[in-house]
Amino acid sequence: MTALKGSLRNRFLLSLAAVLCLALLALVTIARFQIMPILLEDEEAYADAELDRIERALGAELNHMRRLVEDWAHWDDTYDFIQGERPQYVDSNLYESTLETLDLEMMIFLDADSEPYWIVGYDAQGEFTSCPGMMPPCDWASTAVAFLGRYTEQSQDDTTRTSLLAASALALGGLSPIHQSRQESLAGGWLAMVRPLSEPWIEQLRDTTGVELELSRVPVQAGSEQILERTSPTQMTASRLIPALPSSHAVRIDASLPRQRYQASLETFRFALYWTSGVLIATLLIVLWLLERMVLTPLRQLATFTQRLHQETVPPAMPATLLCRQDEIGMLSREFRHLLEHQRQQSDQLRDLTLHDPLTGVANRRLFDQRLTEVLNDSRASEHHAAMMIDIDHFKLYNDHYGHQAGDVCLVTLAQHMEAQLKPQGFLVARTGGEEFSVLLPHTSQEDALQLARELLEAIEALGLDHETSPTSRHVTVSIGIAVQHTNTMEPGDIMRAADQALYQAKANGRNRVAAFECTDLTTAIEP
Ligand SMILES: Nc1nc2c(ncn2[C@@H]2O[C@H](COP(=O)(O)OP(=O)(O)OP(=O)(O)O)[C@@H](O)[C@H]2O)c(=O)[nH]1
Repeated sequence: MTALKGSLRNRFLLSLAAVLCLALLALVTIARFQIMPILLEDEEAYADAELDRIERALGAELNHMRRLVEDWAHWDDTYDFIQGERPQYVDSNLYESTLETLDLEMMIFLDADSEPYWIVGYDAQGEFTSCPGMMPPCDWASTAVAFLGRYTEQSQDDTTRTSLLAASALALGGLSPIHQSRQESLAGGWLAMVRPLSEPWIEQLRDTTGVELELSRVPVQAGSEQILERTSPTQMTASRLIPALPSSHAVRIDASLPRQRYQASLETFRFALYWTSGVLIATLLIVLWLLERMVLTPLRQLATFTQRLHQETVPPAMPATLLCRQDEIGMLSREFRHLLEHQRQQSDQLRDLTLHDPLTGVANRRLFDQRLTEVLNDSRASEHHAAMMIDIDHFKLYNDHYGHQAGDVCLVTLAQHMEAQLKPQGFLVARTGGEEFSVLLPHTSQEDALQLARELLEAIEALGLDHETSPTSRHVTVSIGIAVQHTNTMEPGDIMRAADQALYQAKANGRNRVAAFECTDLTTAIEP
């Protein structure tokens, strides 16, 4: 996990993966709670429309039944027949092929008192029977006759009625009052026709509607008028109850409907989802590639550069590809380079401060000791190195007389003068004490050192810096102690102690003079 977080690329990858998952989750959530309900609602509307169509087809059949029963009931021969004036009506009209042609199961003629006048139809065994009233072999119609009798008695108006019948079997029923067409008269009786909803009839209804449907008789229960059951991803069954007679039962339409609209919509949605996901992933990959190219690679270059700064002794140059960029990384690289240069300058200045005397600007004791150690360590046995220790004579008196500030000026003047005289020859002048200076003279013999010291004494006195209170001279003078390295085993401390001793001797001998420390511990004081 730390390795994953340690890389900006991995973190970005993880973030992108999280964004992708969130986007996909959002898409799935939208699909589940927004799109799917709309699709299912649309499917319900489709099932509703199909059931409406089937119901309209049944209505058309009932209309057809209405016209049929009205035709017969308003036929004068029928009126005459029911009045008992046309007995030949039975032989000429009510035979078996009439029922077959009209696709009827029974025809019942009732007189004005709703008593059965003539019954034609098929009994339970499918035998054709035709009887004047309710008598064997037409007693199979007793239930229907009793129902019709009650129905006509309760009926207030004498209009034609049609209805779905859900008695023992399903059927279409039509009942019309028998009228004489020539004149206004009261109904002479009633004609009832029943058409069975046989399998061939239902098959025809399937052809008409184009829907795979079933009709069945069910008892009426509250709250279940229409049901939609999705039986499989491709099929569903829509059911609806249609009121029928008797009212205790209803006709149920079960329509098996394809879910192709739903499937097509779902397919379209999936297609859109896949494409959206694909485009999303492709976009994220392109973003990642651009990020890698535009940000991560240059950042890695910058990181490698900073690592090399720590590891390598010679600081490497900032890659030119980073410096020439015009974007924020280029700006950052340039700023970083400026910062490095500034830091380098500051550390140079700091090093300079730690190695130089702030008042006079010449080297301080630390730099002098470093150089002295380097020179002695690098020297071979045959080589000689010398050191001078210079101390201003009666400087306390100078300060007391001219003031401390003037003393500072005097120190600066002497230091600059000594450096001007000795530095060009490769010698190092350092301020190693308050009014004490040291000079490192590499590869210098005692004679040459003495010669240089003498020249320095003369030059300082020749400067003519007034020192009225000095018991030695009217001008500022110095005393110089010289020591020379005799063996390569001599330590830096030894040579400076020797120079100090020589200086002490020069002071003791009267100041404004040079003294050299011999290896035999004999100090030679040389008069100026
Ligand atoms: N103006 C000034 N005076 C300094 C500085 N450092 C040391 N001194 C003075 O240098 C003087 C050194 O005095 P002493 O050690 O007694 O030596 P001297 O008076 O030079 O006598 P001799 O060395 O024996 O000739 C002291 O008065 C210090 O205050 C400095 O940075 N500026």
